[in-house]
Amino acid sequence: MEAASSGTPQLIAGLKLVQQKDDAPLFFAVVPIYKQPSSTPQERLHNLKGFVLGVFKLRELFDASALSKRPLGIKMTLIDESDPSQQRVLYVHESRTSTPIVEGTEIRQPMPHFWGKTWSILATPTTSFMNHHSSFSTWVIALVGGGSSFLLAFFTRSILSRVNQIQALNRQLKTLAQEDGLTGLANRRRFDEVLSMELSRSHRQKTSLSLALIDIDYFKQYNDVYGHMQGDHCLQSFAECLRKAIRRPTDLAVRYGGEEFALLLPDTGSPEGVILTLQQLLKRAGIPHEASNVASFLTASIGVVTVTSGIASVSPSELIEHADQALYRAKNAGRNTVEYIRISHEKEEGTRALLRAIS
Ligand SMILES: Nc1nc2c(ncn2[C@@H]2O[C@H](COP(=O)(O)OP(=O)(O)OP(=O)(O)O)[C@@H](O)[C@H]2O)c(=O)[nH]1
Repeated sequence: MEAASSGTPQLIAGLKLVQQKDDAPLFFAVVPIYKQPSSTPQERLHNLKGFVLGVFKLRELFDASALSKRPLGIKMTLIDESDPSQQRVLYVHESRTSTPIVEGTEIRQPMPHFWGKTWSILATPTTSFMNHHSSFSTWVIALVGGGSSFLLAFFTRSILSRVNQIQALNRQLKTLAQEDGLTGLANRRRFDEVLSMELSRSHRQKTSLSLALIDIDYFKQYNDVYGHMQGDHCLQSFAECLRKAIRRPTDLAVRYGGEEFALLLPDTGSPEGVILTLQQLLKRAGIPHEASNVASFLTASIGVVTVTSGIASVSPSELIEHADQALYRAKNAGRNTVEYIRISHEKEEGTRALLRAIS
């Protein structure tokens, strides 16, 4: 829990697992993972997603470190001093030379404070070390400095790379869960999420919001004439036009279902420009549709609803319902048509403009 509320990884040192075969001391690194960046303890606890647990053998760390590259003739004892009342020996690294250690010459060198731990290394030279080196203390400072950097780099690299892997996988899963497989546009689930977020924001900040529901005209006939596979390609090209029509990073292009799409345009009180661009893009794409009754190329009917700034309360489902009504009218008006509805101060002003589309 300390790791979760502080946001700092924690080390639990000197443990042994029940199933462990040797007696090498282990330590656990507990790294908290959050759903989103959180700055206060309350936020962290609220956004906690879980923990990544790393288990390490101190012996393996020492064996791989610069502290152990060649037998130096120094015995090193790793001590946990995080709790001053209860110092603990975590690991003893023997000198690996046959000569005896020189009693009373040990030096205690603190390691950098990290992840809530205060560790130090107690170094004791052997006679062979003393015979070959003049300054023991200089060696110890250099060794512990180098060894500590290695240990820290090892922790950071191995644990954080595991955290990064998990976060990358989570991001991928999240993207997959929010994306339409055929077109790569946002799917309905993402749309629902963003719509309710943007609607609340528009209420709060008194900004406008527009939603367009877009339905391809005579798509059943398209499939009948060109085949289902070509129908899929057609949906992908259509999605590309939607992608190009939007301009702001906050705009969202959605595959709403089947041959129905949506554009969510936050902070947009006049969506006419985007809609006109979409129609021009469709015309330029010129996807042949010989079975269409309104044009020789693929067209769409569009229903747009705009809530103007200052609107008090329209629910997501009400907004969709309005856009659906507008779309229904556009279809009824002969297709390849846009119908607009504006809602301001909780009333439909009835300012509907029927725009005959460019064909
Ligand atoms: N190729 C393909 N077709 C799809 C997909 N999803 C839905 N459809 C087809 O889209 C067609 C939609 O038909 P309708 O709802 O009658 O709409 P429409 O033919 O466009 O008629 P109007 O909207 O009234 O102009 C159906 O034939 C569906 O099979 C898809 O992922 N791929």
